[in-house]
Amino acid sequence: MGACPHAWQHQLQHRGRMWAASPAFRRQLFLLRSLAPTCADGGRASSSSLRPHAMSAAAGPVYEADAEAVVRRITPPLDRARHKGQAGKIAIIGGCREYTGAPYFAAISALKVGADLSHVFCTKDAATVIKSYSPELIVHPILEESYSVRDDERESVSSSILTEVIKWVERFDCIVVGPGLGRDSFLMDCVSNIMRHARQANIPIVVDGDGLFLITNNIGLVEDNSLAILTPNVYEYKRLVQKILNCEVNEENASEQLTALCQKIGGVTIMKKGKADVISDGKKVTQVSTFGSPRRCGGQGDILSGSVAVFSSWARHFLLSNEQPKETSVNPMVLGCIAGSLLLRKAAALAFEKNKRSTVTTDIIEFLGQSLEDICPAGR
Ligand SMILES: NC(=O)C1=CN([C@@H]2O[C@H](COP(=O)(O)OP(=O)(O)OC[C@H]3O[C@@H](n4cnc5c(N)ncnc54)[C@H](O)[C@@H]3O)[C@@H](O)[C@H]2O)[C@@H](O)CC1
Ligand SMILES: Nc1ncnc2c1ncn2[C@@H]1O[C@H](COP(=O)(O)OP(=O)(O)OP(=O)(O)O)[C@@H](O)[C@H]1O
Ligand SMILES: [Mg+2]
Repeated sequence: MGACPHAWQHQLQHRGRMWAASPAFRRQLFLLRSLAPTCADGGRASSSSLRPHAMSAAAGPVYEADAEAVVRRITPPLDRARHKGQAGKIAIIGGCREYTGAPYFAAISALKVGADLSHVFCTKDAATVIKSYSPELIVHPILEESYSVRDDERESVSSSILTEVIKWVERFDCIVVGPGLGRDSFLMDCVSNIMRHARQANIPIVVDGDGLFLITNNIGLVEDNSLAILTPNVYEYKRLVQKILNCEVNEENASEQLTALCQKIGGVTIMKKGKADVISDGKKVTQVSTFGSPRRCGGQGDILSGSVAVFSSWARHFLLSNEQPKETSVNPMVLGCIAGSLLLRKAAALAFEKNKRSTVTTDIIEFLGQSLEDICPAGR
């Protein structure tokens, strides 16, 4: 994306100013901020088990996002004057001996959505495998697991890993930590250092999969970080709630509990995945419930994390490039989650239409392009 002024950026700014001044903009903000509630929580009051947190939570209804409008707004136009990198540079931190699919799915999805460059930082064992899936990805075989490092080498290996990653981190518009990362203790320590560095450098971060395992036990890594997005599945969410709120998941008061979790961690945006993807930054709760596919094959969450990384970068860029009306407080991280969720669901629906029961994650990835094109044609 970059900060340098370019024709593309001017066009975007001009388009944004026109847009910000238009009644349609105000209408869409309204759609984002106050669409008719779906009352997923039935409008019930907070539960007694959650009371200490719920008291501070903005308990309220869940709003269905106008997700197509969000995708159309934040997706940058394709412009001949753009140079490589301006549509986004994304990095995935993940990939170990067991898991090579997850980082690949996340990284290739980022490219298919429209990022210009997609990097993967993984262990040496995983690197050759990931490279062989696709020549499009830039793969860095720099992480190490405990089994390959002697005890007396740990400190030096850890610091050389950090030094290597630091060379790159500041170039990225967003990093995704966790798809296929594994849970090796040495690897977790190294990734914690990378996360701390990324935070100091103000790089947005999407935390998914084993990254969520890491932060659940080290919540300081994301505490009060408004540039952090957590994308837990049902089990990851359960572990977060148990650890952070010290209680069980309460579906009856799901929106209050999600709000309370965001507030307790502070600043972060959480997208709780499931039948509907429910998103909160501790202020409002929005959901995307467009039907995707009945297939629950593994890897769909990885597509989502790569896509959210791109869309949140685009949303951030869009909001930074355009003067927003004073009353506006749209969170780009929330917009990124809304857009990523819709795109995945649309692609999953198209893939299922074609492949039915045999639908797998690579089939869904094939339809990311068409799904975006249907909402936001490249030639517009
Ligand atoms: N092809 C690949 O390489 C894939 C790798 N993946 C990676 O696999 C790693 C582990 O992710 P998982 O989502 O499998 O996470 P978990 O290891 O937490 O869960 C594994 C499975 O165990 C079950 N489970 C977990 N907690 C449970 C609970 N409390 N109660 C009942 N059942 C429970 C669920 O069926 C869950 O899907 C991550 O790094 C992830 O990114 C996945 O993304 C899927 C695809
Ligand atoms: N019950 C459901 N009904 C409809 N869609 C769902 C359902 N559960 C999940 N999804 C969709 O699948 C996406 C991935 O969610 P899921 O819970 O499978 O993530 P995950 O377990 O992290 O996936 P992964 O296997 O990649 O780790 C969600 O964004 C959502 O769109
Ligand atoms: Mg997952």
